[in-house]
Amino acid sequence: MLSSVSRSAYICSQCRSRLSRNILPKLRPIAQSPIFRSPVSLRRSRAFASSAPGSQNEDLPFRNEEDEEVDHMVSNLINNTFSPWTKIGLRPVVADTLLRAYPNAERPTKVQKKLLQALTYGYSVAVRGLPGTGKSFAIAAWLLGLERAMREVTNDRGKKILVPTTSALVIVPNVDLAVQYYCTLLNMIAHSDSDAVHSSPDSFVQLLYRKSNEAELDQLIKLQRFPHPHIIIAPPTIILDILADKDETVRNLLDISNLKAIVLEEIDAAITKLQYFSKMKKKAKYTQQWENKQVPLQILLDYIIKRRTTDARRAGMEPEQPQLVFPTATLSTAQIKRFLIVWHNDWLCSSERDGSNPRPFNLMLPGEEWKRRARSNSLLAVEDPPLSHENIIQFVSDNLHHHIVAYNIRTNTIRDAPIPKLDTTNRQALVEQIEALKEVHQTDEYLLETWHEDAEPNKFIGYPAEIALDALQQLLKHDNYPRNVIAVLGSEASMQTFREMAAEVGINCKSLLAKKWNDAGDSGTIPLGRTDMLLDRETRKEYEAEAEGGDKSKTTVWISNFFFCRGLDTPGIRHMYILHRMDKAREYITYAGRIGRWPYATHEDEIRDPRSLGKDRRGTGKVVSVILERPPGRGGKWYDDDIEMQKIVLLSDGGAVERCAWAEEAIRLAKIGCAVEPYFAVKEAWDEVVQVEKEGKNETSALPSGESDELDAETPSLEESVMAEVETEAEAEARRKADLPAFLMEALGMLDGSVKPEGETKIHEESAEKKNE
Ligand SMILES: Nc1ncnc2c1ncn2[C@@H]1O[C@H](COP(=O)(O)OP(=O)(O)OP(=O)(O)O)[C@@H](O)[C@H]1O
Repeated sequence: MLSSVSRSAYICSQCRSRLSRNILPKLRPIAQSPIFRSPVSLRRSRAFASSAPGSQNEDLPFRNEEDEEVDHMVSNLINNTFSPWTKIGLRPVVADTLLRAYPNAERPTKVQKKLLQALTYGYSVAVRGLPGTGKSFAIAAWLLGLERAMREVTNDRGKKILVPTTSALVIVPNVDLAVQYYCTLLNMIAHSDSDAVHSSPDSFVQLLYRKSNEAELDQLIKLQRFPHPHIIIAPPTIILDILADKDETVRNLLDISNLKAIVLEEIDAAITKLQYFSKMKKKAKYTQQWENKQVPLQILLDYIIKRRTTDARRAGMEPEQPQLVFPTATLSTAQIKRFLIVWHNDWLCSSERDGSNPRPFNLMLPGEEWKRRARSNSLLAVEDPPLSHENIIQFVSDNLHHHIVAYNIRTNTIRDAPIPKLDTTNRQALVEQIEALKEVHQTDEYLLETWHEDAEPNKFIGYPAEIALDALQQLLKHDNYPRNVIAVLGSEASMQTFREMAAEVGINCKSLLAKKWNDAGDSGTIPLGRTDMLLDRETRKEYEAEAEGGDKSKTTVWISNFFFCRGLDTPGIRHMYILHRMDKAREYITYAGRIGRWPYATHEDEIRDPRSLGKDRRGTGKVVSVILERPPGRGGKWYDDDIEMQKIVLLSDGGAVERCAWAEEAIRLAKIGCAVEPYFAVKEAWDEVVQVEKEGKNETSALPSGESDELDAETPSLEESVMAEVETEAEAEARRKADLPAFLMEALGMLDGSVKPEGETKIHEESAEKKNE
């Protein structure tokens, strides 16, 4: 109550006249200082309240300019003083609504501060922040306050009039993330103090996704009843379905020509798929099938941009650039820019058509110069924490523990994997350690016999369900049956088979879907998308008690895979078991980002929050990666007859191949700042394991030579190579100065290492150049 009073900008008429007589002249110079000036777009915008059906704005009584100035100034002063959200650009009405809907989100996180300022000033933004730091949340709030787009229509009397239309499209990679986004927005709308807004949420936001015919029909009917809502959230496929419909009335249900903003959530999903296509293309036998294969997101964006350009030219105008927003937890912002330059230069009609990195946003309050230059076709980079060349940046929260265990497929036992201890803070030190490892193993080649490109299908299928289940049972027992656990399987593994087999041994498995999670009922889980509730003391106590676990019958194992779990905000879960083999650090970031979630993802930020009273309140999380191994000799039931299995099971003979494989696992985590800790062993015993590993240095055996000098066994991708080509002078200089082998810098800095497949790179460079012209 008190807080809402302190935020109110209401002034009685007596005070108003006193203000304009005595105080206004003194306030004018202060109010004109940049800190109190709200962005132009902010003052102009009328989306949230005024475009609501039944909005009464035109009926407001006439007020003189001085009155307006007093109102504006006082509300600015109050809001800038009291609400940290308005200070960084949210419209006061949205900031108030946000706080009513999410009372614990009192203070924006670091990345939210930078992101909202950049967006409010009209820039397109590539934003990379630690998982769970509220990127999507901030974007959702910004979209609500975005000025409503208008389109011209001819009314019954043949007159041209402007009517509100769709202003923003949020493209998400999977349905669950769409549902989560939608719920966040609905929750904010439900807390609006405008009756017009919360009584008609469908006029503001609608969710579209592929489902049964009836469900899709319902979505279309809603779209017809509440045409062109302010925001549409959808995976790209359903939008393409509608736009490609034979029936014009269906096609017209969407208006993509007047969009002011397009949010591409988890663009990394699309880029990862592109890399996969390119990988398949390189394999001779697949070439035809994968030639010119594109992901739906590319097709959709290409179409939107072309259609807007054609429409604008037809009307004799220059096409307007919508603000593009690329939130990601795993790609660097430079990679996003490279993706745009190489593949989709027309998405962002930038005047900066060189290969330079996006301009960093430094959180300085923008002055006149910023405003003048603010344009949606400039891509700003928001990086938190910023990437640096000296130190290794941690890509996941620092309240997580990382473990790698080896599951012996013959004895069905699990042990701590004997991985080398690597430096996870200093880039130079890590590179030196890797170099030393290479020397020890006498190889430049970290692509291993045990895990190479031919094993690709197995990566997707994952481990046999029996093995994955047995490993899961052992991990659950060791962790004392936590209340909620996420277990990820290979992306093509049958979740249903796994669930059924788990039920037979008394383990309750559910698919990690937004709907099921939120229906969890008596398992006491916090609704998806409500990490902010963890900050509430009572909720937190409850959640901590639950996390203790101890009762197998109360444990729920939420099963998912890389595709489905990305972007999901799964508060209250602290255990993640990875039951398939990974080949990208990016996968690891996505997985680790689902657990131990807290908006202030670093120790430093958490203790800085006044509510922490100098303590770190975050619960710790645990990520366990399971790798299959077998002793020399016959492999046993799971091995001998299965050629695919033979490709993914590590031979634990203590030889160089095995040691390289463990080193590779350690490097994948070290380069994203994660140190591996023992899972079973106590610290001292663990150090002994490490010592044994060091002593094994002398037993070297040569590995088969290969063409790649890749260090971390990540298969090179063509796009990454091309993107890596487009680099600034400054970047190149930094590399030279660092005096390190280029491939190492690549492996460490880019998350996904890459080497250049000669001829092909050139072709793509040429086509990129042509596009640039
Ligand atoms: N400033 C804040 N204070 C408290 N809670 C917040 C704040 N901002 C967001 N949250 C909550 O944090 C959770 C995570 O937000 P969100 O999903 O937007 O993070 P994200 O950075 O997009 O995560 P990911 O990278 O995993 O997609 C949400 O439950 C949201 O309600």
